[in-house]
Amino acid sequence: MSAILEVDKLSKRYADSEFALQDVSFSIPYGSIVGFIGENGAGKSTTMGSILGTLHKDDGSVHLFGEEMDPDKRNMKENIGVVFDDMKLPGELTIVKLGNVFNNIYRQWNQETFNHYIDLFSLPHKKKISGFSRGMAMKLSVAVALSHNAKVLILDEATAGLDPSGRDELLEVLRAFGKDRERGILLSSHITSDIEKIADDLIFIKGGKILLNVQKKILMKHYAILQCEQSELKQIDPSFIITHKSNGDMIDVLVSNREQAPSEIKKKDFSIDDISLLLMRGEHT
Ligand SMILES: Nc1ncnc2c1ncn2[C@@H]1O[C@H](COP(=O)(O)OP(=O)(O)OP(=O)(O)O)[C@@H](O)[C@H]1O
Repeated sequence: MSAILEVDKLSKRYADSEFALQDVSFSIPYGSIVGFIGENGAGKSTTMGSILGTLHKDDGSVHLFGEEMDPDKRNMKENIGVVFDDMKLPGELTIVKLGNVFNNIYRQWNQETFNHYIDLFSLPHKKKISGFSRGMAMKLSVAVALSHNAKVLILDEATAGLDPSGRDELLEVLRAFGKDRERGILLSSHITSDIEKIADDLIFIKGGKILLNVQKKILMKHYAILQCEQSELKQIDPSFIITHKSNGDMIDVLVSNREQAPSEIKKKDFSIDDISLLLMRGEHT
């Protein structure tokens, strides 16, 4: 078994929306961090909710450690640490009391680990959670997700609302978690630089469909954004073209094999943000 979590042909529609998640398939390999990238409304939270069973999926399957995901099974819940943007932890509790609550909920709750992350994130042990800022509440949710010996983390916009040093701290923690060969992370973020820093695999989603699923090292080594004139477009082998977009008089072309690109066509330096923009705005072949 090569993947800790496998998602196969996941589909979901909402009764009152045009949106549809269509045949979404991917996996989280053991010991890896998968970055999930897409614009507002692309379907990231819907995918995560359908995996977790907080949303009812119409079709497709999810396997955790090779076993069909059953959100009602206690060990499945315990094995997945979850952070959502709008997670509501009980506001009237302090962190000390919250620790006691989770100690009764999770069989593998580790109070020492929890205290470690609370101190690392400089959170107050005795203040009511209702008085926390958005960033503090997010850090607390992450501390909870990391403290019940979960093997998979599903993090929806977990770095949102954190200041740069808080984000850096959190990314370090996630990097260390994801390095463990028995663990894996699915992380969505609009801050592509965060994903660029720690992800091993990248999934780009738009309109409920995966546009590209690629290892970051393959993307950075072999992909290229070519900048060419309309007349030069036909010199590029179409089987390597992922997407292209007019950019004034020129065309930006994302190709999967830079080595095959005609040498006279200019290659632009790119970041994952550039790739994301081109994928989201480009015409797909
Ligand atoms: N409960 C719901 N009922 C109807 N439509 C919904 C519901 N939840 C989400 N949608 C629609 O599904 C689409 C995908 O939303 P989703 O929250 O999965 O996107 P996202 O990629 O997570 O976006 P964001 O980056 O803004 O969080 C959107 O068009 C949204 O309006």
